[in-house]
Amino acid sequence: MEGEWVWVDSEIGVPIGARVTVTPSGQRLLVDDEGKQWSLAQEQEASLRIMHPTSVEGVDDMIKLGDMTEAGLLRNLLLRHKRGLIYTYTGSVLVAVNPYKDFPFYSGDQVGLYHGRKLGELPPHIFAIAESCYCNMMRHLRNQCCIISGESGAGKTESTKLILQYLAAVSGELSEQQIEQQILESNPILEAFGNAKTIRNDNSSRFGKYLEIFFSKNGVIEGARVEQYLLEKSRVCHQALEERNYHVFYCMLAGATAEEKKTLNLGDAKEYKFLSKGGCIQCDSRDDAKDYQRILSAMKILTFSELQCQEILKLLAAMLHLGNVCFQGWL
Ligand SMILES: Nc1ncnc2c1ncn2[C@@H]1O[C@H](COP(=O)(O)OP(=O)(O)OP(=O)(O)O)[C@@H](O)[C@H]1O
Repeated sequence: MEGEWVWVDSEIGVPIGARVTVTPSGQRLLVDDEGKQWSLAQEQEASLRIMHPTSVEGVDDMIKLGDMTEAGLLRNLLLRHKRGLIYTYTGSVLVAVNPYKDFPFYSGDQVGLYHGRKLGELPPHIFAIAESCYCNMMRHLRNQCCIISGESGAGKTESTKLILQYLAAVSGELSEQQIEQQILESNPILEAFGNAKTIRNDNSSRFGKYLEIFFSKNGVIEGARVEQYLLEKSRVCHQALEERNYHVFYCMLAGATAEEKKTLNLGDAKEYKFLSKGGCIQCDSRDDAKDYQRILSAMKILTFSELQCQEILKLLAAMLHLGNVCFQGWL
């Protein structure tokens, strides 16, 4: 019937949603979710499946879906994403679809909104997951574990930072300590030395990270431990086309003062073989000079001494110089 929603087989291997419309001349058409029009042959009609009302409108928890199929799950995420709703529950699991743009979802007000509320009470949100972990830990006095998984560029690093931001804010309400700030400031340093531009993600983590946060019995953060594993070491001397070495090299060369660079005998990034194998020095979405200042200030907050910072810069410079060493064979 006109206006009815159906599932129609598509070229992508998964059925997609489509709506039945009737033209002024009386011809029946299907308009699919991508806006494509299909004229409806009679033999095709039998293969159409009526869409469950939950899939027509979309649901905030996918266990409520009547059409519990791959197509049903995908269409639900698509519908919500189009409305700017990037988070959806599947029971107690949160599915996040990367919006690739900034949404005003993560302010202090949002932290206040989700604090003390049960999972499912408010619209799906990463803060609700963090709150659920925090609340279960406080109530049962047991360790909690939050697993964030997804393909490269899916948003794992950002989600981890948001969970940390939430826990730091909630803990910060109860204490005067600086530890929360220090935990948050460890990120710019870890990312500088362990993240790089790849063809899939301008800020791809090239290492695995197991982060532990320790709380006191009254819910205040007391410390944290990061265990890193499987850093992609080969990137230091070789990068695939359109990829970069670790951010810190480009940041140092863009942000260090002329005097600092003179002391370390450094020039521009394009002069170093280790930085130019991928044929990509600039990354449009990043500001290397600004990031350099951010790294230095994070190091200060994490109480690196001036001498330690200097030594780190020397090591980085030494790697770049070594990369430019050429060997000549003697016959
Ligand atoms: N919640 C979000 N809001 C806005 N932008 C986001 C969000 N999550 C991710 N992004 C954008 O997507 C980019 C890639 O995300 P992120 O680095 O977190 O992916 P990842 O899953 O950690 O990838 P990799 O496995 O390569 O490290 C981010 O740099 C950011 O621009």
